[in-house]
Amino acid sequence: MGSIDTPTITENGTTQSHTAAAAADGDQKPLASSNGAPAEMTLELEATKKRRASMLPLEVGTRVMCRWRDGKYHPVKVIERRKVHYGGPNDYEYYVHYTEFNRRLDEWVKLEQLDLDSVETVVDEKVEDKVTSLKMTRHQKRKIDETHVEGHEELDAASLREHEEFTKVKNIATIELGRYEIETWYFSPFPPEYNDSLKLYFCEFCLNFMKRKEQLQRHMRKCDLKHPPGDEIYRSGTLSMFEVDGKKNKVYGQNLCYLAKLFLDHKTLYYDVDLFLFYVLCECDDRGCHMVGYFSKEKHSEESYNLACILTLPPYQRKGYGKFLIAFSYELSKKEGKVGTPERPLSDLGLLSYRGYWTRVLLDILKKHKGNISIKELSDMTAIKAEDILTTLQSLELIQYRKGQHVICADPKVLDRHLKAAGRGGLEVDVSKLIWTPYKEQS
Ligand SMILES: CC(=O)SCCNC(=O)CCNC(=O)[C@H](O)C(C)(C)COP(=O)(O)OP(=O)(O)OC[C@H]1O[C@@H](n2cnc3c(N)ncnc32)[C@H](O)[C@@H]1OP(=O)(O)O
Repeated sequence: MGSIDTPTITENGTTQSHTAAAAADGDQKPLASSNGAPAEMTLELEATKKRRASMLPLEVGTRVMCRWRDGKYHPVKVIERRKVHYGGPNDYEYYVHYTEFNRRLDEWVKLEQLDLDSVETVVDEKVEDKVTSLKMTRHQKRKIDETHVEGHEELDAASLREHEEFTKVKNIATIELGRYEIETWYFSPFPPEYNDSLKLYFCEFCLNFMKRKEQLQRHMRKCDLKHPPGDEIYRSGTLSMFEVDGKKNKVYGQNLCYLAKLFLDHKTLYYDVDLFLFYVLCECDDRGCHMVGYFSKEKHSEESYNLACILTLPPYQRKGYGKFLIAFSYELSKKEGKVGTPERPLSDLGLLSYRGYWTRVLLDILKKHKGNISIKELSDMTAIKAEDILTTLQSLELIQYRKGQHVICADPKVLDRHLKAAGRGGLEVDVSKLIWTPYKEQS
């Protein structure tokens, strides 16, 4: 399967990020800024130079082509600009959104990366696009703490613009967590006092975050946690899963949400962590249990959500942990005797992971099963909600409408082809190692 680009992770703090500055080292297009015209410059060149200079600084909203880390030019929209320290009056850096790519690849670029000949003069602001992309379910909206409202559903264009204004530029560029330095993907609403820090230092165990490395070092000498707080409910080899009750471990839950939001775009930060359980997956060694990823789950969900947010930390992605977390969420649903579904909206990577999981689980059953099987039976066996089964099988064109009813058509060859395309199964959840009872409100 192809790869969706994601920002860079480095180990041991050595920065190898593909930043705009690094990419700018390569060959460059002729630019507007120069150190004076050579005598032999033709009139035509002179005119081009003047025309380009007259565009500067570029306005926010400008559409232009920008050289990306692959060395090729891609269309971008200028989201923000800032003056270059000690530069001339028109020397700016630009925060751009690559319109073909996900927002996680938005970045600051230097003027040298922009092809000024491609500047589009008409700037169109499609507010309705933004409204769609920021939509949340009504239920999500209800759950938001009123003091930190992020509901976009009924926002008018002006308020929406204000929201975008606030979240458009990543506030924290990198974080240090355990032995990794990780480039962040999105804005996260850290308390205001952290917003002037480009980098934050997280304690990998209690998830407290600090502005300076020395503060973290001091903290690490005192912090007595070596694993997430809460109960270890699963251990298999070096993998452990901890269940953390947001009500009993409020600060941990909030820290986890701040951290996770750096990698989740359309999820709202819930300050009311009391309502959630957090399932934190760790790789354990003699230094402690190092967080790999997590998912959160509402203690009570009216919409039968069995997972609210899921994250595999970037250094651990594409290793099968996402599939493990998804499978784990369904194992919990099976123990509860319920069907479940992930909370919407799903991100691009979330959708890919879920589609792959649903395809593999359902087609594995269909392959082995002899005789007829209904969607309801599939749902009972897998804890996957009937709607998700239907959409998965429909997207694979395995459902036909015959004699007034939907029939699953499972030609073994077709199943094999789809299974192959759905990729590897990932890390297995060994259910015999899961020691867990469903959440019950304590009076
Ligand atoms: C309900 C919600 O919370 S929706 C939001 C989902 N979360 C996010 O978007 C947060 C940021 N993303 C992530 O944390 C991760 O990408 C996750 C959790 C979605 C997936 O975690 P991972 O540990 O990378 O998943 P895993 O290794 O099991 O791979 C899952 C499959 O998804 C697909 N996939 C995942 N990442 C990519 C990628 N970058 N490019 C292409 N396919 C991908 C692949 O099919 C992959 O299987 P494969 O590696 O066998 O081809």
